[in-house]
Amino acid sequence: MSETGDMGLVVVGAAGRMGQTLIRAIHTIPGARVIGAVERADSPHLGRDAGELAGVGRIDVAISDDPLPVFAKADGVLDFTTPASTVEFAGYAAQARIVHVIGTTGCSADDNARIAAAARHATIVKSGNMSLGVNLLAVLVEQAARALDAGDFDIEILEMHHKHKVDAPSGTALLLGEAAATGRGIALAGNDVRSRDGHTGVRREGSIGFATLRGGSVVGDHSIILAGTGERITLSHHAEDRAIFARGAVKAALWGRGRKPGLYSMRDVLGLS
Ligand SMILES: NC(=O)C1=CN([C@@H]2O[C@H](COP(=O)(O)OP(=O)(O)OC[C@H]3O[C@@H](n4cnc5c(N)ncnc54)[C@H](OP(=O)(O)O)[C@@H]3O)[C@@H](O)[C@H]2O)C=CC1
Ligand SMILES: O=C(O)C1=N[C@H](C(=O)O)C[C@H](O)C1
Repeated sequence: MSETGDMGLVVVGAAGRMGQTLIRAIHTIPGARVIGAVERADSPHLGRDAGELAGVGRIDVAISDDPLPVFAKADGVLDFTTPASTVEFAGYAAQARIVHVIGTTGCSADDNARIAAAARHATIVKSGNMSLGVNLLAVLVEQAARALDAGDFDIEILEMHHKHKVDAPSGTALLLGEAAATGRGIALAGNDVRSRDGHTGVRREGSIGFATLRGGSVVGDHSIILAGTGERITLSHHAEDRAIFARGAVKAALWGRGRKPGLYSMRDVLGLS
């Protein structure tokens, strides 16, 4: 805990796009404070002040490559890094029995199993999208999928992100796919169509299709298309600024403080479950 009673937060991946956005967000949110910043051992940013790097001025937190001592004095960790590092950080958060907010996407089933195991001791909030808008959209998608029969409406999910993104479909697209599958009363696994190429045959009734676009600086666009015969419904979200994810992540950390260990979602945090 920080000396002020504020929630002391560590930002891992502090020099990344989300890492810097998180440091700027924490700077403006009452009740939270950056007390640690972590980057990889070979990062050119080690030793730099995390606030100066993020553009908010000196905060007297030097970027370190050693998570253990930093986690030991923290109340929570904000993690938008890579699946392998997130699994490692989940183990450290469990040892320290603190809150771990995970925004990292592209985790495998094995990664998710390890994160779930860590949630026996850490309070973990994990979501493919931390924004209020997308989590509300997921509720609407679930309702629409439930209301519209698979025989009448086909569900397709289209996403576009910046050219630096490394995983596909996006975590958000998968979250929305899960919501659609829940609405339809089916599992997403086995009913998802991740790509199409060549002679695909006709569309399988009840499947949920994904299409991925990458380019430029797009922060994150998602559309869910419910396509019927003679009509089409499109539900969309457009992220204009990464600050929406960062504010959601800080909200999740504050919500998790003092809560019993477990694996929670942003829907839990936002009361949308
Ligand atoms: N859930 C949500 O709301 C959102 C999720 N995301 C997800 O967050 C993740 C990060 O995105 P983004 O910020 O754009 O990516 P960046 O590549 O800009 O940032 C990731 C940062 O983590 C660092 N890093 C990698 N491994 C480690 C490690 N072991 N220890 C410490 N730091 C490490 C990277 O360092 P280096 O560059 O040296 O490898 C980099 O600085 C992605 O999975 C993305 O999909 C993004 C936005 C919103
Ligand atoms: O990599 C990103 O940038 C984003 N990743 C998340 C995702 O995979 O859905 C959230 C957001 O769309 C931005």
